[in-house]
Amino acid sequence: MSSTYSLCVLSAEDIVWKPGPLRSKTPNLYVAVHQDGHVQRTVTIKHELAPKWDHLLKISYMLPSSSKSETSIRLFHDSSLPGRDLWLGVVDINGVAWAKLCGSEQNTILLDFKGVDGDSKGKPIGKLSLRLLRETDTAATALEMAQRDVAKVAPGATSSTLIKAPGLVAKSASVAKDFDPALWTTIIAKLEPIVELGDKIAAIHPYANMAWKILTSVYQAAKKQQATDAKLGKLVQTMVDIPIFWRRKSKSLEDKVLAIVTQTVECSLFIQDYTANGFRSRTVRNTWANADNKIDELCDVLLKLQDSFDSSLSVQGLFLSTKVLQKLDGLVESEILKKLNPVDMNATSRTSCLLGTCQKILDEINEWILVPCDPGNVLWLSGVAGSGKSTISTTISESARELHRLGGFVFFDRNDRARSHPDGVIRTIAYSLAQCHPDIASAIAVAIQSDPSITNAPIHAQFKTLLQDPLTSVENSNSIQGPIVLVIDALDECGDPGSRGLLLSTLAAELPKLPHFLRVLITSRRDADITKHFHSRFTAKVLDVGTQSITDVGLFIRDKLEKIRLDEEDLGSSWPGEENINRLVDLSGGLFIWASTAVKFIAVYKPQEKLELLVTHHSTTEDFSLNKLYSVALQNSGPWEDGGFVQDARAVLACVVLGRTPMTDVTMDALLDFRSPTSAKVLRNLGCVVQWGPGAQARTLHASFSDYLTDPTRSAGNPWAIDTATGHHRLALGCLKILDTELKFNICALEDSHLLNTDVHDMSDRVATHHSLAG
Ligand SMILES: Nc1ncnc2c1ncn2[C@@H]1O[C@H](COP(=O)(O)OP(=O)(O)OP(=O)(O)O)[C@@H](O)[C@H]1O
Repeated sequence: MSSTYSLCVLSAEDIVWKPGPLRSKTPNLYVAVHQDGHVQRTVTIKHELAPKWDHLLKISYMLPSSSKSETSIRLFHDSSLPGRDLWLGVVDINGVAWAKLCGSEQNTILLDFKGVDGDSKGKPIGKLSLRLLRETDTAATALEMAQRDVAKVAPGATSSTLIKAPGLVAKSASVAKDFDPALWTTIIAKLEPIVELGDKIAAIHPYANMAWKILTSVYQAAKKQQATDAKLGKLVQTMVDIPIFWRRKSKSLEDKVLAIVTQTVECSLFIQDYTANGFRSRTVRNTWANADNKIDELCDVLLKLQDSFDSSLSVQGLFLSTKVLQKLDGLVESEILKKLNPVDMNATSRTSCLLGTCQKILDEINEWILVPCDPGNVLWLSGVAGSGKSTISTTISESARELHRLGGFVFFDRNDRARSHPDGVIRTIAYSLAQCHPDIASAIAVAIQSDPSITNAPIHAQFKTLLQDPLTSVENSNSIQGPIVLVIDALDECGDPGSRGLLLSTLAAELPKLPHFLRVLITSRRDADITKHFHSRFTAKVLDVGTQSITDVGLFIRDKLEKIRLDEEDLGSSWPGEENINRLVDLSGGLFIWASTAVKFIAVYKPQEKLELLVTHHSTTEDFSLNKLYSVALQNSGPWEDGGFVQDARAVLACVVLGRTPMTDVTMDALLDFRSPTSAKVLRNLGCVVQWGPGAQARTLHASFSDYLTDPTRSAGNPWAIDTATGHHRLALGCLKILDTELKFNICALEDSHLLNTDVHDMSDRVATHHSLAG
């Protein structure tokens, strides 16, 4: 049977360190713990041969039920150069060492780091001090560490201030009544050490970090205004009493932590809104007549959440929103709202940022959303292809969803042009926003009822009637406390410059007029038409590919290669080797899509051979751009010296990148007049660039692959280059041929013309394909 533990990396001692030409006098040490494909690391302690980390790891440790589960704790020198850290030693914790650790539970044990390089290989190069903790002791230890951290930054702070950290003030309803104005000064004093905490809170939980950011801004505002308010006191005190310095360890504890920090963020937003209104004017404050009740409810939920820690109480569904004041008035509205005919946005297969990557930009965006000092309500994140914009937008929308603040996540996909047409954008946004708040739903429903033709009106009219007017009316009635987050991802994949002009000009001119509670994040490449419309209108951030992204891509490559090593029996424990990792990181140039394609290429078949192909067949000076990587990947995906294969593969690739809707291999065979399973045979070898499985629709894994195949300046001269005009022509001919031979009674290439449409499982796919292939 397995149990859950946490691992506390305490310190190291007696580290053997030889200064040299490339090595500083003393090392900057950190430890990375690899387990089952996950990597966690401590901070770097500079210039110490006996560093103390006191680092409680965030990942869960299951006692291995099979001997396959291995943990490896690696000691690194932090060189400060991206991807150039020096791997010094390792402690491998296998079954025996786990047993030893568990036997000494709660006690500190010492293990030897073994050297990994040169003369020291396999020899002891220092000692690592560890402690294994049961889940129940984890929180106490985390708390103790947080207290110590705070004590460092705020020597006079008492432990109760620290334990009750991210919150602020007063004790209960009775305290609220007797609130002493002087208490506000006490609140400010209590907040000071918390405000100093910064990074420490970020390390505990990303949402704790958000709560901290919001409270810091409230604190600064409060300090400036010296405002006093009894109402606030009670909520703040309750928040103070809830310890959120609990680590995520087991699934159930994780749920509880998430519930508490989520509710804490919600309370912080309430306080932010409340104080902002309070500071603004007394008249506005009168509209806060229900605030007392809301504060009581918020306190109640927080206390219930706290109780759940000490009991087996489930916290599922225990969340009190400060914005939802009434239940959605059911069917009537939703029937009306269906007239918006929104495009289906299915984010199931989208990936979020690997933990620890893109932290700075994620923090900046979250802060922009949650602590709005920027008068603008639109943030445009741009960057080159494959720099990670879509992954960031998915991460932001996911955290907004978890915080019950997601107003909509709208994204476009060049693979699916029919679903990425500019015409559906405003209707889809309106529908998403209506789903998130009943008052918005009501306001939009009223707009549709009073003008049913609006859903087919020109874009600027749709914007005004379906978004601007309803959102403004909701803002005026004060029923929403912001922020509500709307994410629009990959706008460059929405239509083309010819078809999206009106949408861009409408968004540029009208989005800033929407109420401030709506925070809009737009991501796109820097296409000329988008840049022209957005660059001076919105707050802009450019996702750089440079030093920081090289470090992030390094984490990503390590993580993925470790997963490959665990999946492949014959790769030794030292695979892929530090040098190879560094080489891949160098070659990637900090571009995520390069790294992601490379690791897929390595994973598909014979990883060691593929790795060698990438790292040794190209000199360090040679440019190894994304184009080159795609060409190496394709070169290895089939017998390109065979003319027959070239013809088949080109035709299949044309179907993948030029078809208006994604097609299955069966559809491709029918369209191209191939004997089955020709298309499947070609697709089977394209796993690192095309997402496909037998009978499933094939899509490029990334838009940059379509660009590469169809851009003559990038792939010309290669047998797989696609001439767009010829490709469309071929698809059109395929369509015509099918129509010619089968149209009489069977437009969709059905095997049996007596079948009912409902009996054909892929009918919509066939119809879409046969109608729109040549578009
Ligand atoms: N922080 C990250 N963690 C893990 N994987 C990432 C991260 N960022 C990007 N990736 C991976 O890198 C690839 C490219 O990223 P993404 O699609 O987000 O780039 P993009 O900037 O949106 O590109 P484009 O402009 O071409 O759409 C994806 O396969 C994604 O899974």
